[in-house]
Amino acid sequence: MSADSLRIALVGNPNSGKTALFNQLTGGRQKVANYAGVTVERKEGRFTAPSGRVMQVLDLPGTYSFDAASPDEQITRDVLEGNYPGEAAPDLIICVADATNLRLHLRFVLEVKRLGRPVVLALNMMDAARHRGIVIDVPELQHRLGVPVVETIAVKRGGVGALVTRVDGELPEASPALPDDPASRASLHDEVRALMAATVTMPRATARIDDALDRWMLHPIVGLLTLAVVMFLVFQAVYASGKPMSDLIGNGFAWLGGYCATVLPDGPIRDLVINGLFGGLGTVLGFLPVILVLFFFILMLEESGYLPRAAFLLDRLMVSVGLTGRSFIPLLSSFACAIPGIMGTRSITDPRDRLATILVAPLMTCSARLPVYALLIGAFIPARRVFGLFNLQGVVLFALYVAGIVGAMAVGWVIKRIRRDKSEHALLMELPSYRLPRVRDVAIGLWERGTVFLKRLTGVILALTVLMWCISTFPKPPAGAIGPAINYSFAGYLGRFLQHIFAPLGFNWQITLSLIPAFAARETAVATLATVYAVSGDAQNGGLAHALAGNFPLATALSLLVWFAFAPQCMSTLAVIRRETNSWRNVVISFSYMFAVAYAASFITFQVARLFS
Ligand SMILES: Nc1nc2c(ncn2[C@@H]2O[C@H](COP(=O)(O)OP(=O)(O)OP(=O)(O)O)[C@@H](O)[C@H]2O)c(=O)[nH]1
Ligand SMILES: [Mg+2]
Repeated sequence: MSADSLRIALVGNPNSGKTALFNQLTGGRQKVANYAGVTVERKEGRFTAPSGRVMQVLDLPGTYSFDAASPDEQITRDVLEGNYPGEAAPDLIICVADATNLRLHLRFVLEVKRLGRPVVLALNMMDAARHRGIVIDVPELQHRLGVPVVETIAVKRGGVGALVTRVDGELPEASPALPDDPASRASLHDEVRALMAATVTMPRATARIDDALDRWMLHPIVGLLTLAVVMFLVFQAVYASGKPMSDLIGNGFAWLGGYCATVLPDGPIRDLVINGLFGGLGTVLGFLPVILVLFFFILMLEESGYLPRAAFLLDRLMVSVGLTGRSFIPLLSSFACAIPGIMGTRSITDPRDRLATILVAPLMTCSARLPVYALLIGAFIPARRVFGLFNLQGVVLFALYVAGIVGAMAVGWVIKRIRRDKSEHALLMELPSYRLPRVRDVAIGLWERGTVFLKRLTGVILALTVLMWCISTFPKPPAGAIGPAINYSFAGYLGRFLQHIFAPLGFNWQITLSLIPAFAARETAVATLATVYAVSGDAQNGGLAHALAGNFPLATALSLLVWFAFAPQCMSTLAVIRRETNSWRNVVISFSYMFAVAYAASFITFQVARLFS
């Protein structure tokens, strides 16, 4: 340790507020959410203490205990003991415990203490504890533990002042390291009991509201019905509020494109700006509000503490299809993007459960698919009312999400048959208290989704869109050619060549072409269709949706929607599967089963829809 810098590691049970504390200390913006298992990777930040010392803070994944060893729990232990390659042991460990749930959290505090390193205990969520009438005798706790104890409120400005002061002071003395054997572990339970009895007074009616709500929310029938209704309403709301904003942006870009058309000189640059940038990128950008509205609702559910209840409700169902309740959170993250979802499976202890979850995670509808869905639904599904109440477009969108979920369950079931596994693991999960979502957390979450989207838009999507424009524009048609110029371009040939594979699904060559860049980034399918139809002069009046509706039948649109629900997901996802499972075999399995499922499902959809139209 050098005199002017200190390495601090934050540890604690999941959902104790480590990341919130980390953000408060370092001014960071890491994701916090009201359920366990949010942080799965190492995050580092720093701040300067009043004394001028620089504090390097490491936020670690939540850990229930050191004796169960899921991959991330092992990492945490290695980091704390200085056994993690390339990572020096921290000078100080801040153990974060949820003051409203000490019975659970103190056990881990004791485990950390036995590592024999300097520890400070942060009693977090003191606001909630006080609110519930829980009284903690801090001096007594500190005395009995032999570890400095500081109260914190990680979500309040200035709520960590006392902790900073303590950390900035003298380094606490380490307790003697104790051997980690089963006998000593068994005694932990009694130690916790004794500590609780001596230092914590619980009010008689703890969490009466929680209990009352949970009686309904966790009810096997009422609970599931509530869950279904909540999700259905979310999709209605996404359509009702996201769509008008999207249209506004879309019209804005159409206007800008039109304006540029009048001022730019004729030539390929003008073409690229109008067809590639405004037509392609502008169309994708228009879907940002839809994405943000959806995530607004997901974040509200996350923050309220409702989601772990949903995991709990679905546990039996998940186990019966070969997954576990623990798969729920990774699968839920996959609605944003399969990549964090797959990384989130590190919190699943059983390696086979983990692999099954990794294989089905890409079937969850990631946000990159939302522009494709929204475009096709907007073009082909009438904005009719169903039962005079619900918007048909919202119903179809909901159905697509459900299709992904049902697909995942079916695949999970098949995996379970293949591995002939009869083992069942009880789900041990902590249910956080219900609370009103905090504006700041929701805002950070939305900001994060928005920036991810914009970064993709100005990075990979932009590059692919320009590339697609180039191959749609060159080579130029020979003199005296008839028909649209794009038919003579490289894209025209490529699309028509590949179309042989996809013709049975009802895809024309333009759609087939758009599937290629979509493999790198889903949204680019929209940009490509916009570019291709703009280059061929079809999308000039009435916009892309109009051009699509004029160029292929409803059966094709439905088949394409189904394709996107199941098709092998993007390259980055496959790369993450390779990294997380360390096996190319899983990549091949994942790609081929999704291709087969998507092909079959689209084929059936197209053929059936054709019969009815
Ligand atoms: N009322 C209150 N809520 C808090 C406090 N600290 C954190 N929270 C909330 O508790 C929830 C969990 O916080 P996180 O920081 O994500 O917890 P974590 O320990 O990093 O969780 P994992 O990464 O899953 O291990 C979030 O909803 C926070 O807003 C606090 O001091 N008071
Ligand atoms: Mg965290």
